[in-house]
Amino acid sequence: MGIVLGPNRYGKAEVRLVRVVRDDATHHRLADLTVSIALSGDLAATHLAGDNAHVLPTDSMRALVFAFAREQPGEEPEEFALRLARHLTTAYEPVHTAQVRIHAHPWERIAAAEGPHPHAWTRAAGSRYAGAVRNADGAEQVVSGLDDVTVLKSTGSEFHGFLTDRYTTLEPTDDRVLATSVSARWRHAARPEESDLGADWTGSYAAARATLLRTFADTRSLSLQQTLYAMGKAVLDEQPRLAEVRLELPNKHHFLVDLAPYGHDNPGEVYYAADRPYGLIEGAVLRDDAIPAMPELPW
Ligand SMILES: O=c1[nH]c(=O)c2[nH]c(=O)[nH]c2[nH]1
Repeated sequence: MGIVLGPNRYGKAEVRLVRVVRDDATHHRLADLTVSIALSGDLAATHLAGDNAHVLPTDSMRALVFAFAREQPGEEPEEFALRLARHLTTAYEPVHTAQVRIHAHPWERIAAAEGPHPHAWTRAAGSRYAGAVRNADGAEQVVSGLDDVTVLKSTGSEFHGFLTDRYTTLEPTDDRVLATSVSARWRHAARPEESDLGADWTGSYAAARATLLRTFADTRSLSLQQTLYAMGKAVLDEQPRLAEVRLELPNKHHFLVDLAPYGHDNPGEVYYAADRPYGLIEGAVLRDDAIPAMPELPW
């Protein structure tokens, strides 16, 4: 019986990087990224004895992110994550696994008199996600996604037939407001022969985002759980190279306010938008013949 070191990893979290791609003196493009790196490997000595010979300083990882950003302007976040992960697992012998997470924050061009402004921006809601893992044997996987895309349907949602007990006061409804803030992840390369991760990342991202939103809108919802499955399945139906979709859907409750004490009816017009608590519906939808996800894949 004794005490041993368990699983561990370390890295630089949330490197904030803004890249201005200058098409010419006035027409620019922006990439605003938050990049996180986590390494695992032969790190017992630093934990057990403070021997740092195998420890690449997290400060060097920060520098690496900025230096790599200079090399490939306009690069997609998935490519950037893969390039960092490949470098980290080939250049430093003690590193066995590298995980890279990137959140890309959208900026939209301000509407100017002559059209979209060439170099003035407003920060938009939601963010795009890209994550990559690579190990020293060369195995690698990529996950893409989006966060905090808030959607609402003002009809087309029901919730009834649920389990009841003596604590149940929720009224069944056949017409409610359904709102959620979508966080989604999709894993690339469903089969081993598709492991050439040279995809059209941005095309796949735009298609998945559109499919998720369209399915939310078009599905007559009997529960947010049913909507979750429909959203994930629609993305997999449209993109055969994706293996799995994971969704997190907080139920942003809208409660009809009882206006009777004030002498008013309320035919589905005035709602209280509750902040918390909220229902949290989470689930994965996957192909039954997909290769498994690497355990270290940064979802
Ligand atoms: O779509 C829903 N799923 C639930 O599990 C649930 N629970 C609840 O109170 N409201 C809802 N709505």
